[in-house]
Amino acid sequence: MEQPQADPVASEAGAGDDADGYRIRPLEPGDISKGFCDLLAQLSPSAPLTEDAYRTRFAELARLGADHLVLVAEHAATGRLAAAGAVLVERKFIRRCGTVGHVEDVVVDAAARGRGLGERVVRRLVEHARGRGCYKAILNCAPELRGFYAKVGFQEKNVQMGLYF
Ligand SMILES: CC(=O)SCCNC(=O)CCNC(=O)[C@H](O)C(C)(C)COP(=O)(O)OP(=O)(O)OC[C@H]1O[C@@H](n2cnc3c(N)ncnc32)[C@H](O)[C@@H]1OP(=O)(O)O
Repeated sequence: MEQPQADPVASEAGAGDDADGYRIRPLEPGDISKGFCDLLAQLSPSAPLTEDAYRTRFAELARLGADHLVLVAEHAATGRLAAAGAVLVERKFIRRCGTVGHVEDVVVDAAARGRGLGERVVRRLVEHARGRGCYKAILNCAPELRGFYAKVGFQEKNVQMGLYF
């Protein structure tokens, strides 16, 4: 009988960890109904995504395979998502065609903060970047989050520049 194939992204991301009743796993197509938009709204207020828009973007990102990973933390008891974060693997020419992990959009639901969930998600994203051979992981954050990211080993380097359209 044919065996189900392991999802390489899920296994690299260490899906299945359920310490504290939260399971950190890759984003799934059905997560729009588990509070994913509510989480994103805590990062940047915006109109909720339609299901079509979510599924279209999900499919686009899925085509990038392990070069774009969105992790979520699902609360086992309620099935709701309590945290999310993403890492994008950039393929460079410099550094002998090296790769860099960009950590983005880390958020923990306001009701679940202060329990180590944010740190666990960021550690998983960093592990994923390391596992993809990245020589560094980088991110932009507000000055007051220096201490949070320092817990995972990030150090302040350079300045962030932005040009918004
Ligand atoms: C790259 C980006 O995405 S930047 C955007 C980051 N996201 C946001 O700002 C959205 C709103 N904020 C949040 O979602 C959350 O507050 C987060 C993600 C910043 C932190 O998530 P939490 O789950 O509450 O953090 P967690 O409990 O894992 O904290 C881990 C450690 O960092 C510390 N920490 C948490 N927040 C901060 C902070 N703002 N400053 C200093 N230390 C902090 C905690 O005290 C804890 O330390 P301890 O182990 O010594 O007790």
